[in-house]
Amino acid sequence: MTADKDAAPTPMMAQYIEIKAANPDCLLFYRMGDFYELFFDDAAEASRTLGITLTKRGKHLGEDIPMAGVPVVSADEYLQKLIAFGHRVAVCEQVEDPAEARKRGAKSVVKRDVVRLVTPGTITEEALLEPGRPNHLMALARLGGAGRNAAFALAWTDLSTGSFRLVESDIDRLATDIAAVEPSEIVVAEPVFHDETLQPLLRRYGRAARPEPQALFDGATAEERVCRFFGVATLAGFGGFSRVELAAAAALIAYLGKTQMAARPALQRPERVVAGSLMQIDPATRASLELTRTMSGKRQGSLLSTIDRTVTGAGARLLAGRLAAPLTDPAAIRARQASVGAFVADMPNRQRLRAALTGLPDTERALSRLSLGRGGPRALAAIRDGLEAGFAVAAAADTELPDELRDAVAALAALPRSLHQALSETLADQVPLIKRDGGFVRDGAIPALDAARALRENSRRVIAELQGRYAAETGVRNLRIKHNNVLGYFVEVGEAQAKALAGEDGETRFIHRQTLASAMRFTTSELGELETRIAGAATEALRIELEAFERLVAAVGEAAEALRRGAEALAVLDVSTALAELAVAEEWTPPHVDDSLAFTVEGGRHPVVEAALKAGSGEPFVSNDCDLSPPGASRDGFGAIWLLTGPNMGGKSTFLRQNALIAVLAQIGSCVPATRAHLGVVDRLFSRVGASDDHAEGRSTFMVEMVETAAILNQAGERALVILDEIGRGTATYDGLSIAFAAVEPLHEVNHCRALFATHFHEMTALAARLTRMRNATMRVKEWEGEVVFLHEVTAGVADRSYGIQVAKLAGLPAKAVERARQVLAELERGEQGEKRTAFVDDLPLFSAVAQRVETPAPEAHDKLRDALAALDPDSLSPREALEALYSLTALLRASR
Ligand SMILES: Nc1ncnc2c1ncn2[C@@H]1O[C@H](COP(=O)(O)OP(=O)(O)OP(=O)(O)O)[C@@H](O)[C@H]1O
Repeated sequence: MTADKDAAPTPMMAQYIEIKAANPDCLLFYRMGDFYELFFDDAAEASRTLGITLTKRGKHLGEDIPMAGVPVVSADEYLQKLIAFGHRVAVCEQVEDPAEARKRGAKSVVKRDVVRLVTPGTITEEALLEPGRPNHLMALARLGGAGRNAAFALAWTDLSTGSFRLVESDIDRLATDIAAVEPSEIVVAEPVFHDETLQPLLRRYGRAARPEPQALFDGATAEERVCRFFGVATLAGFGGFSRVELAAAAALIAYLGKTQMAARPALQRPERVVAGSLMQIDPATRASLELTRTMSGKRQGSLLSTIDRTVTGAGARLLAGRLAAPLTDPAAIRARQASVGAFVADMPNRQRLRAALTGLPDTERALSRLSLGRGGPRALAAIRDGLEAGFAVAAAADTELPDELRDAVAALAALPRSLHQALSETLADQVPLIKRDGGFVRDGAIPALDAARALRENSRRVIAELQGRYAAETGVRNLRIKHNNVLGYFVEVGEAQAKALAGEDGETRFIHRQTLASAMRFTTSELGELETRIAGAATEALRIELEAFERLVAAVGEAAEALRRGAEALAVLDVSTALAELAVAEEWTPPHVDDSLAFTVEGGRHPVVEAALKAGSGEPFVSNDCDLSPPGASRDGFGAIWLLTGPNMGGKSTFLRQNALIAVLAQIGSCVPATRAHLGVVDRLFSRVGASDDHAEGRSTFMVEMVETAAILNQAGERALVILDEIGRGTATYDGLSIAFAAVEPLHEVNHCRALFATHFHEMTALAARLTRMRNATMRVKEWEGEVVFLHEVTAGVADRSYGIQVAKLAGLPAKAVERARQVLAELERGEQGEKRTAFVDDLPLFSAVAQRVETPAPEAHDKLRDALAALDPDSLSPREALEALYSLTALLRASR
């Protein structure tokens, strides 16, 4: 045993241990023949995650070595699962021919090295990626220390397409800016990663957020590193970047180097996102509005999946990106609207284009795989087909087009025709996935390849032809060409005919090799050559094909920029036609978007709830108007707030969200589910739902609501749209009511934003009397024979009660419990009557505090006093009238106390 323990590891194990030590945070895929093997803890982890068998191989320090393996051919499938579970994988390949290793001695091990780290943000394989979802790798840089004044920047790329963007941020906007990109992986400098203030933000991304050495983010060398990557002397041509942006960009590039090793991804030039050009939507709002996934994390049932009518992967990704980051510039929004509008108006063109785009391969991702050396013949075929579709679309395009479409068509017309010609002439119509076995070059494309193939495939015919020729030349009719392992190909004739093969001068091209009892065998130099050629034909054919492959890949690389623009153009066309298709099918209308503070929606609908009703009960969706435009009488010109009361299940949440979604849809340039809409651009969107316990972050419901409400009050400006759904319901009544009040008053008085507020606290409706831009609205219900009927109609006014008990009955609460609830409610309502209830509004400590901060309008009695004062005209009063006025004023003052 002792001897065993001290035994040195085998050379192979020693190599494994060394490579594993250099990649401690990755599962190591160690290449052995046709398998990637995992050892020790990696094996146990892979076996658990992948459900593969755990076996043993040899011993290390006297213990069995656990081992698990996956076949190389199906590695992608396993990689996908491991990445989904948050693992990183180091792929370790044999980097020399085993024959070389053998030359060094019988016991030497084949050299191996990690050729690539597979991480969630750096995957490029089709099998590992969702076709319609961008896959972003992000670097987060911070300069200027940990204080509030620190500068932040984000750099991100979708390696599968080569996009590269940058944005500057600050501590308040950071979470929102990150959420707009939906990164699959975020790299952060170690000290920043461990900074407590950023922990809650990064925790949201779990294992996808990773600490990396500070050196990657070094600001001093950043510019030089970015220049080196792009092979330029200065970045002046790319536009100006701030120091912190450069630090983020350099970190991103360094991390790509670390994970991609020798492969150099073809990134586009960094493009700066101008702060303020996008609607800011924080993570909580995104989650609550279910923009790209539902609360439970599914795509199905999100706004994106409901509106997505695109027919290509690139189109789906562009739509997802647009939905994640709506615009704020009315002119830019109108430009996109014009593209959609053009296809709404022109059905034949829309359908023709959609038919042309349907089934098109993913050119963007194919291009990127080729640039990383991971593309096969199918990636080349994808480029060929993309080019073909691009030319066809450009040729059929209208001459009168809105700007965005005209640019797209121009990009398609500029696609390289020579590359298309080379690809179509060289590649076969159907090509295999991998290049290793050849078979992707078209017959007739390369004469030398045709010859090699002919030789390989038609060797019999070639031999027969040669046999015929020899027979004719020698006059020996039964001359045969045969083959065996000793002589290879040889000519055989009967003994009697052998003379005919010998030349008159003794010189002959038939060389005698063997004499048998009744036959003689000869070889010729031609036969010898044929022998080598046939044996080498397969190798030769493959070599020629691989050479052609490399030539085509190089040609694609040279045209990369034009190809990328073409792919983007096709995506723009896909999104524009898809949104037009949606608008026509669902009867959506183009909203009028400008830079006013208007928010008028007529006949608005919730696209997801409507679709669910259609697919389910078939009940029609009841459309509703919403008007948050500055009220005509409003002196300050700010937008309005609606306070919405109504029974549970009455449709409050649906109404609130549909208006937020209409704003989002309008600002991505889409039509909206309404009969008419006029929207002044929203710069920030907030949506909060009360009582969402956030156990993940270890905070109580009350705390979460306070923190989130505070965030809105601190950040919302007059252009914001705020949706508050039953804020305060998650805590004891008075506390909850306090929060609700504490939110609404400042929204009206300080933030001046447009807002929709749903609540069960009916006490709040009294505020409408004092807040000039606030309106009460309610969900209509009908009571019929003790049952409640929801009409889902929003009307002006206040709900008379909550109908909670009726709803509970509908939900199947036992009859006895319902009866008891009715009694308790009656008791409570009796007890709550009188002064206590009316005084409540002003007695709340939190409310009083807010009231001091904001300029609270006087209560009703004070209003009367003021009115009376205002009505006085001292110059026209007689002394007696003046005395009378003084008396009545003091009486009014007393009444107000
Ligand atoms: N405008 C509408 N037309 C048709 N059905 C609707 C409409 N609005 C809501 N509904 C239906 O009513 C259900 C409940 O709506 P919603 O969740 O918006 O009610 P709520 O008033 O917010 O309820 P709660 O107070 O319990 O949260 C929805 O799932 C939908 O099926």
